[in-house]
Amino acid sequence: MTLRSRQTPSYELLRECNYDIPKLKKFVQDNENKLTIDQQAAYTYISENIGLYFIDAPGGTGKTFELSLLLAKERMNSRIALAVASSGIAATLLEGGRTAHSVFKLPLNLANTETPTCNISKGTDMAEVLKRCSLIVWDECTMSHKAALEAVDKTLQDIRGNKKVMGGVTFVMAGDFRQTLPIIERGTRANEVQASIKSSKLWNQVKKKFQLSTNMRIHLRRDKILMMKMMLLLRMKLLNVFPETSFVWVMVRYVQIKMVKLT
Ligand SMILES: Nc1ncnc2c1ncn2[C@@H]1O[C@H](COP(=O)(O)OP(=O)(O)OP(=O)(O)O)[C@@H](O)[C@H]1O
Repeated sequence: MTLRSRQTPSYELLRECNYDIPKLKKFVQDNENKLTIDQQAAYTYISENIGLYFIDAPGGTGKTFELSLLLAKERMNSRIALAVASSGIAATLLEGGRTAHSVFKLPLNLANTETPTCNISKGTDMAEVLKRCSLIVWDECTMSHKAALEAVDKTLQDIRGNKKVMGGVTFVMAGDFRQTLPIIERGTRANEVQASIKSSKLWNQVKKKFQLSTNMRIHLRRDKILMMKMMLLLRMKLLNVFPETSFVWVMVRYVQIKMVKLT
């Protein structure tokens, strides 16, 4: 997607095309061969096939690493790749990342809007970017309301004039359902599950679901087994950490059974 076809490229287009290509090439070259088997499977398939994908990645399994490589590979070939995330913090971890609400102009009160739509009209600068892009990655997608995803699908189909899912663009959702689901004010757990992207009609249209399972933070450290056990206990809410003493209490069914010294 070159800029030549538009006489005065918009700020939005310039921003998405203004990457340092030699730097991206070096990043891809240096890191492609570091991918784990799980990461490689997702990376190769997604790079070669258009579709809607989900990467199930518990914390530390290299989701940001994988998404960054996918974005860099697309951008180094002068194609437009958009990086969005459900939260501002997650957005800052991806090069050129912005929140999904900001990029797709989503309504704020998604849960109470009957058929939410993105506030992007055809012919606008953002519509031009969405029309030309070839890859969209959405990190922490599991935190977003399914209505957001459905609104984006409708908008992309409309703007790109393509009735395929997500208007025929490669769309990668990444996240972890074991972490925070969409927040529903005064809602129950069931309401949250009902609002999650897994309950969306689009979930059945996900072409492939990938699973990243190697915790890279642990893998890159020496004290693998202890850390792995602790992460599991932490996730199960069976562990308390007291950083000031560097001691942890391991709790089983709310009974303190063991104290472990962190070395
Ligand atoms: N294949 C890999 N080779 C070398 N380092 C890797 C690899 N995958 C991930 N890492 C490194 O492991 C660490 C954790 O990876 P990353 O931040 O991508 O995980 P994450 O799944 O996004 O975690 P979180 O959800 O907690 O943010 C980072 O320092 C990253 O650079």
